[in-house]
Amino acid sequence: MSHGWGYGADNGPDTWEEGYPIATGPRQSPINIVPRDAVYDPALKPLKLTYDPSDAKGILNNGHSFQVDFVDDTDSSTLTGGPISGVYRLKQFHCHWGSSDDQGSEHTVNGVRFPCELHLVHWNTKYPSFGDAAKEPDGLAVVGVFLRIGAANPRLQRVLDSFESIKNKGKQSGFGDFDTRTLLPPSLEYWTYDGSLTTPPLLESVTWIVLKQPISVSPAQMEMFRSLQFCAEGEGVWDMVDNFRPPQPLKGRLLRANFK
Ligand SMILES: NS(=O)(=O)c1c(F)c(F)c(-n2cc(CC3CCCCC3)nn2)c(F)c1F
Ligand SMILES: [Zn+2]
Repeated sequence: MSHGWGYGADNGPDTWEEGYPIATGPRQSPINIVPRDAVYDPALKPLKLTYDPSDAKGILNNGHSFQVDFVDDTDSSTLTGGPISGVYRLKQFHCHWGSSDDQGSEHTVNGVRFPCELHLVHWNTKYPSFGDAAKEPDGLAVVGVFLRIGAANPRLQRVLDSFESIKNKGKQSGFGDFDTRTLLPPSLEYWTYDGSLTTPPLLESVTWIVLKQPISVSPAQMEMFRSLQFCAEGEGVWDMVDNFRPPQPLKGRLLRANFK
């Protein structure tokens, strides 16, 4: 059976180009963010994130990360403003993290890696569905939030507590009534650039919006991320860690900031 893509030695990011030639395309993600190279753009609007807690549906171990899925058949949980035009609906959020606290994020800042990075995935409602939008250059918008080691973050705890029910690939459980806004930092200042999905199919359809201010996570909470498994139940023990793609070449892209 041909092994799918993953983060191991024989199916990790350096092998993805075989199945997904776009891996070496002109607008791949993540990137290393160099703040002094960012252009302040006064035309960039503030981010408007409106999330209805009742839209949270479930939490799934998809074998690459966990993801919390949302009902997205109305405009009740949306992203507007920022660098995008129109209305983008929240589809899911997930994270990428490391085997130790000195790595794990996908984007880096001046080469600094964070232990974890949260991604809130939204799709442009000018297209009929997420799957359709994912194929369009302006189809998706992902808000990235860095997690840095500090005090335990109580807002994360409900997500972390659900991990015991989704330890292995393919496991899912209900995850209702969750206020995603509580995961965001006080400041919504951001960098933005045109990029891609950071996992196969690596589609170049993402407007990236990376928040400057991290949220906190404790070492003990990071250990709970690392309790998840890449493999299905009964298929061995393979800790879900280092599920991040390293930074990709900027290839002349403009990095903008909505702050000086
Ligand atoms: N790290 S990221 O860039 O924020 C990120 C995302 F933005 C994603 F949308 C996905 N994603 C992948 C699919 C399968 C779809 C299957 C149909 C075609 C489109 C992909 N569902 N969501 C994803 F896995 C991911 F990691
Ligand atoms: Zn991601």
